[in-house]
Amino acid sequence: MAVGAFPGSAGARWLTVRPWVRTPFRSTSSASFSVHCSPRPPLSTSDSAESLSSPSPPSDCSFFPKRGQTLELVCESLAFKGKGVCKVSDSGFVVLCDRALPGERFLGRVTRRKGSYAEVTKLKTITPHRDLVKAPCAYASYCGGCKTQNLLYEAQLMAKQQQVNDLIIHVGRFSSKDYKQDNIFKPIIPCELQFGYRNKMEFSFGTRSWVPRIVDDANLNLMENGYALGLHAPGSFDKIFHIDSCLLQSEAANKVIAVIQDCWKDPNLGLTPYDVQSHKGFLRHLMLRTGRDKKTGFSEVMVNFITSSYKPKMLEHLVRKISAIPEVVSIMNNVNTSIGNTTIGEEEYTLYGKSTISEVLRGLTFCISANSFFQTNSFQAEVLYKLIEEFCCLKGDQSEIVLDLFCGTGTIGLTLARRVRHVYGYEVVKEAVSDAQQNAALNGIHNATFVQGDLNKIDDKFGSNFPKPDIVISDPNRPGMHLKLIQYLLKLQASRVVYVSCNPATCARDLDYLCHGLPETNIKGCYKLRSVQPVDMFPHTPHIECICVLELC
Ligand SMILES: C[S@@+](CC[C@H](N)C(=O)[O-])C[C@H]1O[C@@H](n2cnc3c(N)ncnc32)[C@H](O)[C@@H]1O
Repeated sequence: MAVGAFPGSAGARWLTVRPWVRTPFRSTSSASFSVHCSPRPPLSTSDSAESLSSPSPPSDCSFFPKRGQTLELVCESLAFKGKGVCKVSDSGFVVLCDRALPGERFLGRVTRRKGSYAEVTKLKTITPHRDLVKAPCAYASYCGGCKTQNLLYEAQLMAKQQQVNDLIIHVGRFSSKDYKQDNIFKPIIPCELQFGYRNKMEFSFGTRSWVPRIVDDANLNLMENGYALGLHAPGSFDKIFHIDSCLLQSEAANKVIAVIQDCWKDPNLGLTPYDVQSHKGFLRHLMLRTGRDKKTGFSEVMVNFITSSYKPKMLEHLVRKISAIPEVVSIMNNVNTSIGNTTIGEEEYTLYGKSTISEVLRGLTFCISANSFFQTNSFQAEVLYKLIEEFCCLKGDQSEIVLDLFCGTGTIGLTLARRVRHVYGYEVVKEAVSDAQQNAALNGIHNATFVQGDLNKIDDKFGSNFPKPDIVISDPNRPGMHLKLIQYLLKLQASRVVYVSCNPATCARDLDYLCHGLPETNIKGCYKLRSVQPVDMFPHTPHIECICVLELC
């Protein structure tokens, strides 16, 4: 295996802006807004996920609400980030509201005008949404993590499915008729584990405890003095709301947080939370990761304290208490002395046990260190990876070359390696590449090469140091693929592309380029979209994962 920079990257002239085509239709529900599909407007400097998923104004709309105005609205569907899409009656003007759910009638106050649409804050529910269920979590009404816990899970799935289909059709410019006939849209795969599925959670310590209070059905913020360990108040970096447990993480991780909450504020310990404004204080974040012991199958937990300095004695009492929990096999300390709020320290120390935990996926063992990227829902990652393998349609005779773009710690490529000739993985994070190599060695895989480099900065020589792949897997993060990479794929013409996406808006845009090309820049598309398979990796949250299969025309 080799690590290196991308070939031909030196001295290359990169695009300084992302020349994405700005697609005019931004809706996630064809029922909600008028649809404009052509002609396409000129190239824009950037296209955020939000702009791709945001509504265009109805062309005949003369209604524009004022900031502070109160509107009576009915939520029709869910859009980007799980925001409810509503139309102002008579005018059809589109309004987005956080935490409004389909069927809900409510009063909302306009907080933001964004030209073509407005955003409102919910003041009062007049009639509740369809498919109302009682949210099991005490923090569900204000925690930014789970926004749809009080929506029946089947309805959550339908809303996600609808968003994917609408984005593929409208942003991706695929005709719904053709694709329905070809049975392109596959039904979303539910996650059997609807709670306790997250294998990684990050909490923060803070000097200002935030307590939400319901007054007249409006969420008002009541600030309290005092230390807190928990999650950030929505939209805030310095206000933390206390939590005793999180239903999305493992039971073992909840035991850890309970033990820490029980003692960290004891004045005798002298522990202080970090203040993001004054930059004073010691405890910054707490990261909990849960893996699985390969032999026993039991949970193993890593506790990672992110502190502003290295003072292990200060943590001794907590370490003693936490290490008594049988599932805890690793206690780490990342030291971040910078004012940046990251959980990745400049230095890392092992305070107890080992420095990594393991997880088993598709029969392979993966070592996870405190800062490694790893799929956050291991249970559903198993389902996702099995589907990816099926969609690759491998011959299984070890003749094929697989290119694994945005490979992270190499998990997808490694799960395919035994059935192919060679896997080439590309990834920007150096540590992830090194983890990928270790994971290959750990599993006795010798036909995988992982290369570190920035896929947003490739040049014409990219691809010259590996054979032409038969199958390309692309699993970018939320912004999707850079146009340079799309141009490379269109030139490469691999017979099959499996596009794994955590953002259906940018995925739809990239599929549009790969299938229909970019006439404005004379780039021709050469792929046919064969299937779109949404997979629910994150119940109760707005996040949507989907796998799209493209075949060379
Ligand atoms: C959604 S994750 C997928 C990781 C992996 N395929 C998996 O299933 O675990 C996206 C990965 O792309 C990497 N990445 C983001 N931007 C990149 C870039 N410009 N060039 C190369 N890799 C990038 C991230 O570090 C991350 O590991």
